[in-house]
Amino acid sequence: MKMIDVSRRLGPDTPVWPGDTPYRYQLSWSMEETGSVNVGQVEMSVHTGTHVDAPYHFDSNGEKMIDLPLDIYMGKAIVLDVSNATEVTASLLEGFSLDGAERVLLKTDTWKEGEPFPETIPSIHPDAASYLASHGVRLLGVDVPSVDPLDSKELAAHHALHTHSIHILEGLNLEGVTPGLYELTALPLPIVEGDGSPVRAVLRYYE
Ligand SMILES: N[C@@H](CC(=O)c1ccccc1NC=O)C(=O)O
Ligand SMILES: [Zn+2]
Ligand SMILES: [Zn+2]
Repeated sequence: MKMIDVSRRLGPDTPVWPGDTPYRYQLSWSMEETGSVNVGQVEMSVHTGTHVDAPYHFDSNGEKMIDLPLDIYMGKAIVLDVSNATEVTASLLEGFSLDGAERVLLKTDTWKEGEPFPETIPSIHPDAASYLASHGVRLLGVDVPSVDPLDSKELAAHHALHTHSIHILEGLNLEGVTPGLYELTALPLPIVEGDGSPVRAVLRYYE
């Protein structure tokens, strides 16, 4: 089985949502200080890089990271090329076969690793949520920082996806990934209070 890492790197240059906590790693103790080990600490927004949203992110009564079943984040996924779209609607998605995949990953190719935080992104029209749900989809992944326009306050796509029990994976790095069927693993951390979590996302496939 072959494996593709579709995660973004976490480092001092990782772009974050404007005004949000920058990513920072530092040593709490160094080898010199302890005589035995380096011990690091991380400070970051959970919406940095490749991450999942918990419903609590956009609904104060919503489930937190610890409440979410892990099987959503593992299993058959289809990568769709939507690189021509400024908005992903139900009618656009009708043009694709989902091949029974419960996970759909949208490749917009608009935000490459190493580029700064985008100014604008293609977004998901709320009508895509009911369309995907009617095809049995439980997870929607995107290669941009949000499923809604960056200036959206109502977060219509986040809410529509949640209404249809579709979980959200954001900030994938799908550069160079050929559209098609894969086995996705993108497990979040069991952050008890979490409104989201960074993930290590990989796609596996047979040649
Ligand atoms: N919805 C975005 C994040 C988001 O909206 C956000 C993230 C950090 C700081 C502020 C944010 N939104 C503010 O209106 C996401 O899910 O990653
Ligand atoms: Zn997020
Ligand atoms: Zn989000």
